[in-house]
Amino acid sequence: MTTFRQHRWQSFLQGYEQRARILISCPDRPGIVAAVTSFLYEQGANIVESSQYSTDPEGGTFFLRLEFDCPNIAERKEEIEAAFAPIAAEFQMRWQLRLHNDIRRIAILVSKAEHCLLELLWQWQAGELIADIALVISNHPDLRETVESFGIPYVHIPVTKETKADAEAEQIRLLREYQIDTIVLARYMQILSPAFVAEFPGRIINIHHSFLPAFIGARPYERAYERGVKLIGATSHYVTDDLDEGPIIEQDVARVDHRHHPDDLKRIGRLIEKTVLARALRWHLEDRVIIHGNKTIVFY
Ligand SMILES: Nc1nc2c(c(=O)[nH]1)N[C@@H](CN(C=O)c1ccc(C(=O)N[C@@H](CCC(=O)O)C(=O)O)cc1)CN2
Repeated sequence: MTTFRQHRWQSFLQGYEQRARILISCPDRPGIVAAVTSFLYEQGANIVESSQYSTDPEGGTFFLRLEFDCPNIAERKEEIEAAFAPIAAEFQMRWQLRLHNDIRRIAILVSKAEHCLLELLWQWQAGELIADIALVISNHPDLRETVESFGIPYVHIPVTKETKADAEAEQIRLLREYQIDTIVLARYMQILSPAFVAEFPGRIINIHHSFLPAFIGARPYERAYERGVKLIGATSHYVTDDLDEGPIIEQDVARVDHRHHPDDLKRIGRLIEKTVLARALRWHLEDRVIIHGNKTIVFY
């Protein structure tokens, strides 16, 4: 099992032993912020970052993210969660409290394209991506040497139309065995079954190589070229049963013109894809993303 690369994240972890964040969504009404901030104050906490949004103050949904320092939070987490539960119940909150130093275990699924995978591995190697990349699974053998050079397990599980169900069962078994929290599809070119998606609700992040909702599905760059677009882009979204239509986390674009052929679009697009995926994963790992219906609130 991969161990955490504490030495690379020392600057991230050191001095943040008392840091935590709480993410809340609930029906909007007066008093929510007062109730939560008073509770944290009574626990001895000091709020260092606060973000909130309401879809509609009159009966909409309220979203709140508070990051705070609290003495002995690691030892007191369960006690504090239990003490907060009655407040959460009163306001019908959906909420999660997470320690800053709670490093998430992620798995990356890839096919043959390496640019998004490499960006995540480089950022992880540099201590900029604060996650434990515990496992890479691919339906092709091509990237084994690259991944294993980072000291990360690589599992090749071929996928065909005939073997897809068995292949997914093995993928899920491995993801459970490695206690994976978040799955990243780094240009993984297989459509996940509803059964797979249901195993990891809100925890599968994809990078689609177009500025959605344009060019959903396969071969977006070729289709963009045929359409004569002047912008191409990439979109990172949570994976749902509806192909490339899950809640969007992050997007970006670049200008193109008549001189660019499909290979040029792919070259320009690769830089956008890897940047957008890395940003989306960072927001997710920092608990800055709340899914609301088929959209997201992202507290940058
Ligand atoms: N359930 C979901 N699965 C996946 C999603 C999603 O949104 N929901 N996103 C895709 C990624 N993707 C585009 O970004 C994509 C991947 C694959 C295909 C496709 O047509 N695949 C074929 C097989 C292709 C091959 O064998 O090379 C297929 O699965 O039949 C379209 C879009 C990842 N999965």
